[in-house]
Amino acid sequence: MRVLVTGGAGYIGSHAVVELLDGGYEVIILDNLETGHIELVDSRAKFYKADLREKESLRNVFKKEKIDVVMNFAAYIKVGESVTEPNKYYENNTGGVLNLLEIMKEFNVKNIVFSSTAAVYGEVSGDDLVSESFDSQPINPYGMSKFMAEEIIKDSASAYNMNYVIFRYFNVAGAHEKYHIGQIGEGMTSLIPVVLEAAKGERDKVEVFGDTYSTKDGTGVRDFIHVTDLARAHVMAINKLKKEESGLFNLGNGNGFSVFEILDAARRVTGKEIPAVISEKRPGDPACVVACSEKANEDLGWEPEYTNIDDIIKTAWNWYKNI
Ligand SMILES: NC(=O)c1ccc[n+]([C@@H]2O[C@H](COP(=O)([O-])OP(=O)(O)OC[C@H]3O[C@@H](n4cnc5c(N)ncnc54)[C@H](O)[C@@H]3O)[C@@H](O)[C@H]2O)c1
Ligand SMILES: O=c1ccn([C@@H]2O[C@H](COP(=O)(O)OP(=O)(O)O[C@H]3O[C@H](CO)[C@@H](O)[C@H](O)[C@H]3O)[C@@H](O)[C@H]2O)c(=O)[nH]1
Repeated sequence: MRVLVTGGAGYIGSHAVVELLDGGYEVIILDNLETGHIELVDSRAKFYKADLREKESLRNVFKKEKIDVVMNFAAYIKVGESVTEPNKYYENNTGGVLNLLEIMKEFNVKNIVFSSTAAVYGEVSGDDLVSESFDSQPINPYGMSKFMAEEIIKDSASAYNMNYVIFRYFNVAGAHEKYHIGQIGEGMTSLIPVVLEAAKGERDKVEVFGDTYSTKDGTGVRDFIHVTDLARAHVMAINKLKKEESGLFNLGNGNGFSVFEILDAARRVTGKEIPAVISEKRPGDPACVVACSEKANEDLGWEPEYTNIDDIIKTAWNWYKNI
């Protein structure tokens, strides 16, 4: 089978590409390289520099390649930027998906796997594990742009007889242990990259955004899922699509780690001191977001292999200390 991976030169897309290739799939990558990196592209895959927002450039790829499944990773991903530049997010993350679906319809391509996010849930109150049946009330344009894309995909699927698998990722972390791929990017603001930058000495301290949440130690709690575990789920999704079935699934570990726990784990893994200071809460940050991923387990047979936070951080450290 031939899989078109949009955003395959990015962090998560490049990990999905190598799992697909190792699984015997033919892979065609479409990426505009805006935040992606050509050095993350596996040489076994075919590469097209093209943009989701330009229908003609999409059409060109679909004309040249016979495609069975589309995996759409291409998007903008910065929550803060989405608040100050919302239209940029709606144009790319929602409009881009609409273009893709239009072209898929034109070329009779029936299967799509879509990268969504826990950000669609918005503020999660209480300590319950978040399941797919929770209300989706995004609190920023990034989450809303993804939620709208999900709805468009579902409508297209029922109107045009297509199949979809939508994955809502929780906090993605780590890097591949076999291939030299990982997260690259200036101004990374996610907790684990920030902590490892401090371990490397590239920043003098980590700011802990609030220690008065009603969590185990007062700091924010999140569910960290290894990027390779996510990538494997995408390969499993193809089996569901082959049966002409659709579904929406959370992908997380089901264990919550606080900011202090991540700092401690990173100190253990790196052997570095990693100075930290308490600062103001970051606006819009919920206290605790942890996934219930039972549905993906029962329906797809998926379960994470990286369940130990030290192991996850170790793979990230091996990557960051060498780039
Ligand atoms: N990183 C996370 O923690 C996280 C969490 C939840 C969901 N996601 C989702 O996972 C997907 C991949 O995220 P990532 O972390 O790998 O980001 P990334 O920025 O590393 O990858 C995105 C890729 O898409 C490409 N791209 C963006 N817009 C494009 C366009 N219009 N046309 C063609 N290519 C385009 C970029 O060049 C890049 O290679 C995104 O859809 C994101 O919303 C990420
Ligand atoms: O320098 C930092 C960075 C983060 N945090 C805290 O660490 C936790 C995790 O923050 P972060 O790594 O920024 O992740 P989230 O804000 O949970 O969002 C991530 O996870 C979402 C899915 O759950 C994705 O949609 C987002 O794109 C991605 O940034 C939160 O409690 C933050 O307040 C700090 O204390 N200091």
